[in-house]
Amino acid sequence: MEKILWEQVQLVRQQSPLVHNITNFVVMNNTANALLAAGASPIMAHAKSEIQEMIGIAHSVVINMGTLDEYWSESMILAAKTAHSTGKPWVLDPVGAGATSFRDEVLHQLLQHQPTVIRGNASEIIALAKANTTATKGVDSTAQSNEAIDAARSLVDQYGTIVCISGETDIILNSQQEIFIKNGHPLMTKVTGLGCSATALIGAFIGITQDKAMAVAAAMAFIGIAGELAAEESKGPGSLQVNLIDKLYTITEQEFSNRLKIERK
Ligand SMILES: Nc1ncnc2c1ncn2[C@@H]1O[C@H](COP(=O)(O)OP(=O)(O)OP(=O)(O)O)[C@@H](O)[C@H]1O
Ligand SMILES: Cc1ncsc1CCO
Ligand SMILES: [Mg+2]
Repeated sequence: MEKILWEQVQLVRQQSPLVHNITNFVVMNNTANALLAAGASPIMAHAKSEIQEMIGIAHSVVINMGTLDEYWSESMILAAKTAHSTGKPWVLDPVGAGATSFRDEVLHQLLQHQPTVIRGNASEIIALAKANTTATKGVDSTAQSNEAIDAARSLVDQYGTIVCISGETDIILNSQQEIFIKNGHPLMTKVTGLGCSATALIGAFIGITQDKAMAVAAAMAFIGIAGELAAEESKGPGSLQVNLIDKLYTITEQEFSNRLKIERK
């Protein structure tokens, strides 16, 4: 599997997919930089008037509801609808799912347009599957990724989507398989928006790969390994944020295959 995953890292570098992001104010800069470092081409565009044309030229769409508002929620729903109806892959980051009823209502509408992939932390995936089973502590997880597997499976069954639960172990599920990736570093939770960067990278990988589950695995292994390598050279969260972007840019096949910790069931 190592080879297949690394091939996708190379494909992103070679093909530079255009990724249309409707994302939050906090991470807009970091996620654009993560996409550029990976070799992809980001565009952040939120206006309802340009959604359809933009999706027309993009390889994929990222919808991240981190700093949701009334206008953006309409842009997101229009983008989800356009992506689904024109066959463009799209990934949903349900930031803060379960925190408020507004967020849950918008999520409910987004799910009707069948995201290709949903990537969230365990609390968000649990909240998304069943409102109010768990307290989402703002945008950070209060649960472990394995506690969200049943919730993820219900989303897979209901919407035909791939679900990625991120955390110490990243778990990727579809109807046929479960993939576990044990890369990453605990310091990554002290930099805002690394989950959002993971989602943006998923956007790049699903934009150029037919096997979407492998694309998600490649994206998660890529950021996990880059994070691990970066953490070893960082004094704290500030330098980690910068070093991680450098590692996404410089990572080699050898570093990737030496570090990869993956299991498939
Ligand atoms: N405890 C941990 N140990 C090792 N790696 C981790 C740990 N927690 C997170 N990571 C790494 O960080 C990545 C981002 O996942 P995380 O679950 O923290 O996202 P998130 O909560 O959505 O973050 P944000 O909302 O700030 O973007 C994971 O894919 C994993 O590589
Ligand atoms: C801290 C924060 N608040 C809304 S979005 C965001 C970034 C992590 O998703
Ligand atoms: Mg998140």
